Amino acid sequence: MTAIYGRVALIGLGLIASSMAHAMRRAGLVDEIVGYARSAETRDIAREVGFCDHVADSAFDASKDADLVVLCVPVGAMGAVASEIGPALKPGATVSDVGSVKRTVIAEVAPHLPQGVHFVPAHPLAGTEHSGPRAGFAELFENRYCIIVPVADSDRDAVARLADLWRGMGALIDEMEAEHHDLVLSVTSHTPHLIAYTMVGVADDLSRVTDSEVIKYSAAGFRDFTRIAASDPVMWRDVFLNNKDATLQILGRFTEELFALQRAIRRGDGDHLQEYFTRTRAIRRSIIEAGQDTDAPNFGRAKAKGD
Ligand SMILES: NC(=O)C1=CN([C@@H]2O[C@H](COP(=O)(O)OP(=O)(O)OC[C@H]3O[C@@H](n4cnc5c(N)ncnc54)[C@H](O)[C@@H]3O)[C@@H](O)[C@H]2O)C=CC1
Ligand SMILES: O=C(O)C(=O)Cc1ccc(O)cc1
Repeated sequence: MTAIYGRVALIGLGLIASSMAHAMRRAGLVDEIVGYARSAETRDIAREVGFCDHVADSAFDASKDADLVVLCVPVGAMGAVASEIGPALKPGATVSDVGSVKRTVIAEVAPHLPQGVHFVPAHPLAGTEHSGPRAGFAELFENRYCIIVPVADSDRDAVARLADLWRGMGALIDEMEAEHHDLVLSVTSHTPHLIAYTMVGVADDLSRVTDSEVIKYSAAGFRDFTRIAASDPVMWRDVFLNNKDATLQILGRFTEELFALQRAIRRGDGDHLQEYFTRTRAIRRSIIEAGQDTDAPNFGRAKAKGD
């Protein structure tokens, strides 16, 4: 296969960047990978693990002569990184990102990119609770959506080329507008993370009452919450600070529903509870039927057939 890009620069060398590097290399999608991370320790680990051809000592140096630069830092750091790499970018280069929020990232990155550089924001809907340069693996994006969020003047060839790169890493591609993306992701990812953080916080708060029984007897539901609540604190702080409107909107709806369930429990309204849980079970089933359950053995097949 001929490479889709010559030199690719990855700025921020954590879970997503290292997974991209492993996946791009495995499929021969690019000629050369240059990396940069802010901390010297992370750069040393990246050199040791060896997923980049070269680890630079500044974001500016990493981005010089790159055909594609992908910003893989926490959402709150995207603007500062863009201002540093802007002057290094060559005409015709593409800048993309993998941030979990799109509206503020676009607003903060776009002003720093010179004329003639293409900006194609993207968001792979794949991750784990692990972070850092040792956490990456080539299969992370397989059969997972990558949402491309073109800006008003995104060059269509640049969009198509970036989509080809993500397809090469195994991802399914969709396009969305930034505002819509942020609302959808608030429902499917951001607010659920906040709820998991809260539930684990409640358990911690009660730990003096329950002693260590929460850990000892933790059942599957609580374990799922603890996995999610182990996700990187800086990344998730930035997600909520940057997707404020959608998060507050969805939290408002969540609180209303929770109060309704609370009232049903207080009143002994079993019908309400049963109807509610029947409706939510149907949602789970429709996710599995659509081939979007990554735990299911047939994950991704329904979609792949339609491609
Ligand atoms: N972890 C996940 O499940 C997913 C994360 N994302 C997004 O991908 C981005 C990266 O996330 P992860 O790889 O999980 O994070 P991570 O914590 O594993 O890695 C972040 C990297 O960025 C570096 N960094 C932080 N600030 C920096 C700065 N100012 N300049 C240069 N490097 C800096 C850190 O040293 C680290 O190497 C975030 O924007 C996140 O919202 C997107 C999809 C899934
Ligand atoms: O691990 C999980 O449960 C996830 O939800 C992964 C994830 C985290 C953040 C994203 O922006 C996209 C995907």
